[in-house]
Amino acid sequence: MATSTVVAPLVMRIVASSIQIANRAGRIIRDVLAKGDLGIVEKDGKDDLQTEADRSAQRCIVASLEKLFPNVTIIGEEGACDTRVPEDWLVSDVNGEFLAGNACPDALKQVKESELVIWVDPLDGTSEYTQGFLERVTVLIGISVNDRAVGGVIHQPFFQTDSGTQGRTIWGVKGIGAGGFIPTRPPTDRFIVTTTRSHSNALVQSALDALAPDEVLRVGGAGYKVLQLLEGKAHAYVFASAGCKKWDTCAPEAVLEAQGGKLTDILGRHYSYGKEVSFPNACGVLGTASGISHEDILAKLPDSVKQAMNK
Ligand SMILES: Nc1ncnc2c1ncn2[C@@H]1O[C@H](COP(=O)(O)O)[C@@H](O)[C@H]1OP(=O)(O)O
Ligand SMILES: [Mg+2]
Ligand SMILES: [Mg+2]
Ligand SMILES: [Mg+2]
Repeated sequence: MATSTVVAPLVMRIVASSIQIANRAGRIIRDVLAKGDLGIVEKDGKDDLQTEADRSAQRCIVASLEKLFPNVTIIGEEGACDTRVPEDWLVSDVNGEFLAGNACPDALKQVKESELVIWVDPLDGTSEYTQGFLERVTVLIGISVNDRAVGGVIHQPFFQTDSGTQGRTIWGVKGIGAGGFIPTRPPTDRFIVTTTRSHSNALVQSALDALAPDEVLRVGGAGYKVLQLLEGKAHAYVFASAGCKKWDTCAPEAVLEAQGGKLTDILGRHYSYGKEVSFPNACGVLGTASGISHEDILAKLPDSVKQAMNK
């Protein structure tokens, strides 16, 4: 394993480390819940919470990544944090299975640290976490190269595996594909849209009305909604509102697009993930599963919604 670490290109090493780091952060998130004191703080009102798990998971992730990749820009949702962490929060190993099983695409072989930004959402679905919708909680580590989301991991700390343990990690790299789950196409006889549970408004609803889905899955978390697309539970993720930020969509976009889907704003434009971008995804989110026409869904969204979201 040590040999492959030395020779693997930077992007591959970051993904291989991020798989291990996200697993460790997931354990911290479970431990905070088990202890029972969530330490909830309102960052910007009741719709924007932070818990001890958000804070500790971010410290674990940022401290580990900074030590391994000191010259890479890392931007975490919870802002500047104390990276003097307990020794057992510092993750230094890599996922050998990922490195051994996947070759770096040519387009990513020469990527330099200065071209890269890592976007960290230590706990996506904080509202779900505090209310007990635990399966919807994810840890998101997204990698952008020259502004574009190219790779990432989505870790689900509370996923129940067949062997009875908790947690799974899904990864994706553009040019390789995605792993850690069984890719599934959504049904062909009905149209299912997934959207926010806790951040809805009139514009979100008018976008949904225009698409006239057979079913709407209102579930929290950007990571979890993209999992619905990856696993064939929904055809599209539609959120015609601001509120999500770059750390919410970088990893999900990369994983979804690595598997053949697409994630853009509500006008069909990719977000930029360079180090200078503003954090809010002001123009909403439209994600489509592999095999579903993004353009067809875009065409069905009303001009009034697109104009309102065109900031
Ligand atoms: N108004 C908002 N304020 C803060 N975060 C938001 C807001 N809307 C969405 N988010 C973030 O985007 C994720 C997906 O949104 P939704 O569940 O509404 O679809 C949320 O879990 C939350 O991430 P986080 O939990 O990491 O703060
Ligand atoms: Mg948050
Ligand atoms: Mg989030
Ligand atoms: Mg978060």
